[in-house]
Amino acid sequence: MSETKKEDAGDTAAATVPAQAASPEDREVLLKVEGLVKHFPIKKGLLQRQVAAVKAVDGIDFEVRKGETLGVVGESGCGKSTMGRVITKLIEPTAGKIEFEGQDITRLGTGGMRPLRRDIQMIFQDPYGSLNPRHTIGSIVSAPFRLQGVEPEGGVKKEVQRLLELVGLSPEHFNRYPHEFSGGQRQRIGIARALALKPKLVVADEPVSALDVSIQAQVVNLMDDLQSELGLTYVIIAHDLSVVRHVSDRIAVMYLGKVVELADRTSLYEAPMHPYTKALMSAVPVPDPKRRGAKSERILLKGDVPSPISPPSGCRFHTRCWKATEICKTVEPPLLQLAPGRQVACHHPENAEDQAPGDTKLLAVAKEAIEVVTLARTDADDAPDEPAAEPAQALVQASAEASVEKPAKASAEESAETPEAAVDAGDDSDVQPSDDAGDADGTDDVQESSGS
Ligand SMILES: Nc1ncnc2c1ncn2[C@@H]1O[C@H](COP(=O)(O)OP(=O)(O)OP(=O)(O)O)[C@@H](O)[C@H]1O
Repeated sequence: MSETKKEDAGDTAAATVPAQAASPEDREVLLKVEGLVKHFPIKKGLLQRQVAAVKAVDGIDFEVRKGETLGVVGESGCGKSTMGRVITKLIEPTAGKIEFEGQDITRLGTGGMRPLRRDIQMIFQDPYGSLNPRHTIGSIVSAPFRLQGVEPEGGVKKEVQRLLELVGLSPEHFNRYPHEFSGGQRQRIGIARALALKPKLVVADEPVSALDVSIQAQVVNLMDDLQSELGLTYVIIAHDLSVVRHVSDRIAVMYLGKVVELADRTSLYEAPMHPYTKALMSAVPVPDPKRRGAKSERILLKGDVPSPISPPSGCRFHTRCWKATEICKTVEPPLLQLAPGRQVACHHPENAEDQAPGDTKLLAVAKEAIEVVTLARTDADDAPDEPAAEPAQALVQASAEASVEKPAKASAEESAETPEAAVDAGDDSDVQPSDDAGDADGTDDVQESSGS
């Protein structure tokens, strides 16, 4: 989270980033992921033969530089959490390579990972399930020291109390139990535990989605301040696009186990290149109060997200894309750099040169792929008389040029009555992923692996 972000958000925290003052591209690479794959086998029968696999992460590449925040977004089930668990080595990858500070950690076992556990920590979504209710806060936050056999200067208790203060809690909370704390306070405890060993990389999986909106801002600001103070590098997984926009330097957009676009946050929000990103971004609320009452349009993706067990051929998004042509169905687009610092996996990107200009005949599915919803003004008097938002205009124009029927428009009332439409468009306020057992497991893994 850079200084720029703080300015953008009007954040009052006066933190600076001395260690990471260089431009993001000049910073050293901390984490590098190449061709990362995680398939969960599906077994059947007496012999438990593998009959298929859930392709949760299916070949992704990215880098995270020191001091930056990489946001990871995408619809529920696209593999974000799995990716987070694999890069922190809570689960083993099926294939691919993970490098941390230049060291290949892909095949390191528990013993090999032990020294690195200090450097790579995870913050979990569920502040209730991730803290052992039978342990005191002191015991929870000091667990990493015990497990790693580390004796901090001044003693464990003093250091834990310092950490509690660092995350905005009182040192007197040392002897209390998790049930005595609110969700926001519990998340602070989880953050204190993650920071105990002064990690270099913190992977936060939906760190604020289980919290009230007012508390979300506090926790996001806390993470922001801690990054500046401690020079942390974050990978923040979230499906709330407003949160991701606030916290990230760069953003990776995932769809069905693949990264489809990777760009700095300003370019991504202002001129998305992948149609999927464009649809997601059209659902982000406009923070400018002057434009609050203005007309806006949303691109609603129709149809369900396909199963990760047998993802669509070619481009995985082609079954829901209004630009899909034959090549999209048959050839998987590689993740290419289409502009400085921007990688996109699309044959027919927006805001960039067409990668397959000869292939113009739209697939039948493209004509039905989206719905453009115009949201009515809420305050006509204050609102400037603006034209409709650019994405939908461009879409309609593109559709007209390609002799496609203009997508049907629905009223705001209609859209509000269609919950799946909001989900499809990435309106995350309506989508709260349930905390699966994996979260609890993951936490235990961290505690165990920290010390094992
Ligand atoms: N342990 C597992 N065994 C089998 N399938 C799994 C397992 N963990 C995740 N999956 C499947 O992998 C896919 C990706 O799941 P994942 O939790 O990584 O997605 P996500 O993008 O983080 O979703 P959400 O935002 O809902 O948390 C899903 O289809 C999920 O059902």
